[in-house]
Amino acid sequence: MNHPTTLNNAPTSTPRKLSLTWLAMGFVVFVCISLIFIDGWRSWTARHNQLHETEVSTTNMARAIAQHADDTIKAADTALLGIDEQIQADGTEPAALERLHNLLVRKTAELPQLKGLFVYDENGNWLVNSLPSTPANINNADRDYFIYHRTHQDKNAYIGSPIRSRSSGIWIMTLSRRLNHADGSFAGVALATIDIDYFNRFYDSFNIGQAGAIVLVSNNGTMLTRRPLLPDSIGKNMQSTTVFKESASHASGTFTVKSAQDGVKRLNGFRRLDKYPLFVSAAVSEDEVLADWLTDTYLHSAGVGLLVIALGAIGFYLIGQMKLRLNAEAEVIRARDAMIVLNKTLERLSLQDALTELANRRNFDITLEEEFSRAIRNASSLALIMIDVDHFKQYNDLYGHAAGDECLRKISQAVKSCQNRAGDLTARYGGEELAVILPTTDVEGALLIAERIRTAIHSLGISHAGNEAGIVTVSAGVEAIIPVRDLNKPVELIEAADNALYAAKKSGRDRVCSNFNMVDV
Ligand SMILES: Nc1nc2c(ncn2[C@@H]2O[C@H](COP(=O)(O)OP(=O)(O)OP(=O)(O)O)[C@@H](O)[C@H]2O)c(=O)[nH]1
Repeated sequence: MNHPTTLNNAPTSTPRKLSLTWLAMGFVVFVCISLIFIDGWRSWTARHNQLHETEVSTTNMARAIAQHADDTIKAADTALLGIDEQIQADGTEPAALERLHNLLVRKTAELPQLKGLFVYDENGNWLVNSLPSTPANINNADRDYFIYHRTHQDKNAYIGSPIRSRSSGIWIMTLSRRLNHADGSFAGVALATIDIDYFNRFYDSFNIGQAGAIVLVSNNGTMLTRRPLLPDSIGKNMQSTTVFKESASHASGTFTVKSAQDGVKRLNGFRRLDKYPLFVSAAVSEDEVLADWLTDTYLHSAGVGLLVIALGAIGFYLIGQMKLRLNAEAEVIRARDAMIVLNKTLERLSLQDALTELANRRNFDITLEEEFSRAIRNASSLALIMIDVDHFKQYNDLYGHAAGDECLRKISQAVKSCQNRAGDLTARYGGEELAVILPTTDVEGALLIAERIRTAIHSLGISHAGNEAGIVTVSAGVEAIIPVRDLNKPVELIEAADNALYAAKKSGRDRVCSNFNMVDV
């Protein structure tokens, strides 16, 4: 039996709504965090690269400054070696000193770093120099370079502490060598004075920012010069500084340290001179180096922050809209589900008899029509049993209409319980008359079912004083047909079964009749 089509139940929407909403929220949060992370990572990398580039540049600066210092001192030292050679070859007679004076003047003019070249005898008296005129009664025996050479046998170059020139008053660096007599005894000192400003002019050519610094320091920790030059720079003891300690243990390198003096954190590149006991350091302020990076980072962070806020706001607004839409969708689905249930109920009610809960007449008519068509298509036998309660009018009269209703209900359930196949249909045909449609059943089969029904009603044993049997009984008419298209109609089957029922009634009730056969009880 086919029933009118019903709508499928839609799956509930709550999990989909939850998962979609969470997915969207997760996505928005993920995108925001990713943006922040990517920008943070970019910024950190840019900072790292900036510092690395600065390290390279301070290293290069230190190398250039060290090379400059080496070359500057080497040129002066070469002049001292020339003086020593000339004195040894020419002696210190007045004529020889005159020639030496000319040489010193020439050399001083050639080398811009030189302030002067001087030769002192073993007592510190001025023998000859590059000055236009020699100051009278000056003795340099008290200078540290003089004392050093007088007390040391070696003939190495000696770089003394920076001093103010007695002749010019400016800060100078002294480079000196010991002069010996032919017997190796101390004969005096050859001295070159180097203008410390010569170094500073070179250091000015480097871009070290406002808070950067360049220093030239002796290996014993004495500062020879500094850019920028502070009042106490020259001659300052650097032994406690990091740059001194670093250069004492490494020929070159870089380090970052916060200055104890001004609190500025600087990136330092340092290098020892190859030939002389000095080292140099070039330092730039970390704040200045990172100033552009910091501005860029602020701009980026502000941009990313605004983007994240906008993305978050728009994202959560859209999620809100999505939630509303999903809620509305869920409402529609709930309404549809309720409608489906209602429709099913209505459909069931429209096809069901209220009293007996059997299929009603409408359902019977629809089903008979369908099964009739199917039987035509399949050329199969379709059987119909019409059942009528015997003397039911009297039952009503004897026991009342309510008892009659109850009796009908019991009979209906008993008839229905005899139904074997899912395709069979038991219906209330009208009043106290029931009908059973039996698809793919011939008349013998239908007779057996009808007899089973009749027996089942007997088994109920419902008292009926107005019936011959003393209990409620039924009569049944059976008909079966293999219908032919355009030849047979469902109504023929009903009429034939009705005729058989009439025959059953007529022949004494409580029996099953067919148009071919009659079963007596
Ligand atoms: N209680 C009750 N009675 C019904 C219902 N439908 C029909 N009837 C009664 O069933 C009776 C049928 O009476 P009749 O058609 O004369 O037939 P009968 O009394 O059963 O006699 P036979 O069919 O000849 O055995 C009527 O009195 C109807 O009122 C119902 O739903 N409930």
